[in-house]
Amino acid sequence: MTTGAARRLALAGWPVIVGLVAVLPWLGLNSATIRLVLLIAILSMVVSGLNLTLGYAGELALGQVPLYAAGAYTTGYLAINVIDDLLVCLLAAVAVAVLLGVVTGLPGLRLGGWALAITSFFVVLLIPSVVNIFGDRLGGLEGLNGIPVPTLLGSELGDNGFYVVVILVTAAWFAVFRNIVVSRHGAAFLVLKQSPVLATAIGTSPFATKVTVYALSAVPAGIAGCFIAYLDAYLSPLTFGLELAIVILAAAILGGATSVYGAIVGAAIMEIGPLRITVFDQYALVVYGAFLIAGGLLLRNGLAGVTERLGRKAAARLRRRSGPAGDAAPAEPPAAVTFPAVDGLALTVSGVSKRFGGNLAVDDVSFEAGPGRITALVGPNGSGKTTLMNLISGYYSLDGGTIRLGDQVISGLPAHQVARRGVGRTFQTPLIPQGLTVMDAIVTGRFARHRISLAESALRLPRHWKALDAERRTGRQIMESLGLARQAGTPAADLALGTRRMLELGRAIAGGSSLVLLDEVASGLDEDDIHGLVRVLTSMRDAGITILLVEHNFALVRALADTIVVLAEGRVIATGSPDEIASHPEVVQTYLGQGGEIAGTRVADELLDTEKADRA
Ligand SMILES: Nc1ncnc2c1ncn2[C@@H]1O[C@H](COP(=O)(O)OP(=O)(O)OP(=O)(O)O)[C@@H](O)[C@H]1O
Repeated sequence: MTTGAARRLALAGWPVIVGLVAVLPWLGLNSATIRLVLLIAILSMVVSGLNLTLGYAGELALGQVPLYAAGAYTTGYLAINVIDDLLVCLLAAVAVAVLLGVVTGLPGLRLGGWALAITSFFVVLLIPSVVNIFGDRLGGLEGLNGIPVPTLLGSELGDNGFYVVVILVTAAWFAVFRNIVVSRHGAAFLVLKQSPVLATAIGTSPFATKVTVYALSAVPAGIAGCFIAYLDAYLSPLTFGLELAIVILAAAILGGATSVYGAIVGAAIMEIGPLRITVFDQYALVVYGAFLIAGGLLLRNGLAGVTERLGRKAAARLRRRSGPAGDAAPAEPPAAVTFPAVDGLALTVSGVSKRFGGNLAVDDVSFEAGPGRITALVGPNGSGKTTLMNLISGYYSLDGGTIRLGDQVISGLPAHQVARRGVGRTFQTPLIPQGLTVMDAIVTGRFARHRISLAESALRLPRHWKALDAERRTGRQIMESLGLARQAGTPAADLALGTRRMLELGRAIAGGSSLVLLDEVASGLDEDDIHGLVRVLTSMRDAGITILLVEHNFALVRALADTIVVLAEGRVIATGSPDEIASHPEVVQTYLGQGGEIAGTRVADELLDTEKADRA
């Protein structure tokens, strides 16, 4: 069975499973088992929120417990004092949890890693104090008693009615959660987890993505809080303590933090496991800690990861049996590469300067890179090439001058806005996100310029399907042109360096970029890879893209570039055609004489001959 078929089967199976679970009370199950199912549903929702922040976005924001408590106390307070309608309390619980999620997540916009983890854990310790401060309304440390049974639209919900609502809402949340993580928004979370620099290069704002993740992860926590308040009819601040935080973390790690259904599996283990251990109360933290360590040490991406790897192995075995050409087949350089025509825009760099402390890294640099041309930026180490690339991409702010793309000034814009205006780029060390296939990683390059809202993806609205269709079509075209078609389903992180560089090129052009910045794109490539690269770059140029190439291999630059700009100590010392630059006395003295003509010369000489023949 292919991965696609397995996915379709899982999709069709989901309503059946939900239907079966929803009718359990009518199948004669005792109330303890029904309560256990409810507790698993509630915990799995809280865990899914942690999976979103930690597993998908890589944010060590561990504050699910306060969000859960916020949902629970909002419901408790409203149901006792204002209105006991489940729908109203549910919406209010989600609203309060989301607000708290964004506010407590704010440190995450500045802090990262363990500082954020410790801060978010600290918020957990505040819960009893906060509840105590509002003691007269929230019941203080003795707890909030007397939460009434819920009503829905004026009628009282019986036990079974409440059970069905919990199961259906949980199922609906997991459907939305799945839709989001398999959509481009989920891919954007994984990209942010890998690198904020890459996130901006594909046109997403790390700030907006983080706020979205904090808000989104609070939704299931708020819902779960509402349900636990009604289920127990009593709330104690001691329930929402460190022990619960560890249970949630252990469930996420054990089930698989980068997984949708892993949250349910992890929650089930954490709810059912303790029932089998009689001395549990005494050793609860030890048991939870053991689960956490076992999950973290023994399982890569938890039980979901184990299942996925087994599934992948079985699928590969089946493919081997049914014929050649698997996903792991090596990339094939295409015989002829063509890209759709692009309206390239001229890049104009005027009087640009950048200072790092006392070091003037870029000093009054001016040059122009025209559409449908390859402009190379060369110079000795430390001459300012990468700094210039970063200034053009918007990663650094300028200390002087302006940068224009076509008629638009792009200097001063944040990096993700520069990407959205049609600037694609590759990196000296390729940035390849974990958890995405080659196809998925390439189409992230479209996010900058073809935008779809979170709601459209979560609810699978028509624009989502249209965008997905266009994404797949463009992705397939690019992969064929780059010789990556047979690797579409391969995890991108498994690729060799040469193929990674091809993938970065594909990502840089996927959105129809007018300007592509290539930072040492040939570095570390063997002769075959360089041949493939030259074919791709010349086709990109022929398609009309403006290409700015930073490269140390001068022979290769000479073969490829239409114009060469030479930098030394941050200043332009020469601009001209490859032949003019190769015989420029100052360039020969400051750069080429120092080993500019280095590795790859033989390949490049061959290329030079072919290129010259082509041009003649
Ligand atoms: N973030 C930074 N902070 C401080 N100094 C920096 C920073 N980035 C670059 N520099 C300095 O700016 C100067 C230009 O560096 P840059 O990396 O742009 O050169 P380069 O031509 O790309 O070199 P290479 O070919 O080795 O990549 C160097 O002196 C470098 O030390």
